[in-house]
Amino acid sequence: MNPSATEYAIDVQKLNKHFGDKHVVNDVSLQVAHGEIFGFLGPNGSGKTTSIRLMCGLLTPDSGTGTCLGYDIIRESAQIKRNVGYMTQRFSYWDDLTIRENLDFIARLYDMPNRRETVDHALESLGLASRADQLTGALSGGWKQRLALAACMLHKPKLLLLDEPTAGVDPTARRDFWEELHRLAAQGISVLVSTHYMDEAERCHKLAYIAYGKLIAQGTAKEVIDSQDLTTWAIHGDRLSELSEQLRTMPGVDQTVVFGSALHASGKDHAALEKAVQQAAAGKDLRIEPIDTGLEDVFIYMMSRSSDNYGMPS
Ligand SMILES: Nc1ncnc2c1ncn2[C@@H]1O[C@H](COP(=O)(O)OP(=O)(O)OP(=O)(O)O)[C@@H](O)[C@H]1O
Repeated sequence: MNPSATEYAIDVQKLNKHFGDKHVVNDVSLQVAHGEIFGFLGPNGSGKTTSIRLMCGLLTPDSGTGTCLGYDIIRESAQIKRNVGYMTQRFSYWDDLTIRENLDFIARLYDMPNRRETVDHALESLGLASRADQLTGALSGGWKQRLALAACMLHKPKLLLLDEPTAGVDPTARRDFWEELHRLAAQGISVLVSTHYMDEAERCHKLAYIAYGKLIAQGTAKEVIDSQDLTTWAIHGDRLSELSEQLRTMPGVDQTVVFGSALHASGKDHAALEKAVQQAAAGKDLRIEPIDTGLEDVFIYMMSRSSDNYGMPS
């Protein structure tokens, strides 16, 4: 199939994967448009890595269909592997080679023509040129992750699959990394990225939330927030954890979470929630205000409502 003729960079329907009796990926369908940054979120062990591996042909689904860059995920996995950039969770380059040597090695693996120019260009475009001769083992987490991105971009893929690329990386390096992702997306490169960071989720064009193998919500951040139809109140003052305990027992309060100096109380029954918050705050030195429900409120809500179906017959 001609990849440029397809509407989506990734288009998969009803993917399923079991490991033993664990239903690790459960009827997952999703589409990633060209030039889109698509965030993949969910608790540890929810099936993000497995889904990514199914989409790029590294694992075969038990059932389901789909294409990645226009190639069939079951029959054309070799073409997919050649055309996507996949950054795994673990940094997998050689510590005792320099940055240039690591990139040169990858270029050899892909049997690339003009290796020297390709590596020079990668070093330049990701700001690695000044460190080209530094040993990889001596690099900070942020620089290692930049090298990993350069390596998976070397063969000029049209799609990047990034599995928690910024885990353990400091905020400045994470910001730089995301600026780079947006530059790539502006050039038409699609990105599917898994993350546990809320600020990163907010930088994605679209999101999907997966728990226990099931996609619970997907869309823009606003669509994901709206899908849960939660109202949220913020409560400021002292002894918030005590108040949180009290609120949780009251009708209309589906969730309480402390965020820094504020307690967020959320619920689906808007009137009952307001009544509960006002009752709980009455006569106390507290400030209460309705606020926009945030992505984090919604993710915590979805996670607490999703049930563990692993090990259950399906
Ligand atoms: N090869 C395998 N054999 C057996 N079980 C596996 C295998 N790979 C993954 N699993 C199990 O499948 C489930 C989903 O794992 P997966 O790595 O896809 O989740 P994840 O969402 O990427 O997690 P994390 O956020 O921790 O990286 C987990 O319970 C994991 O232990």
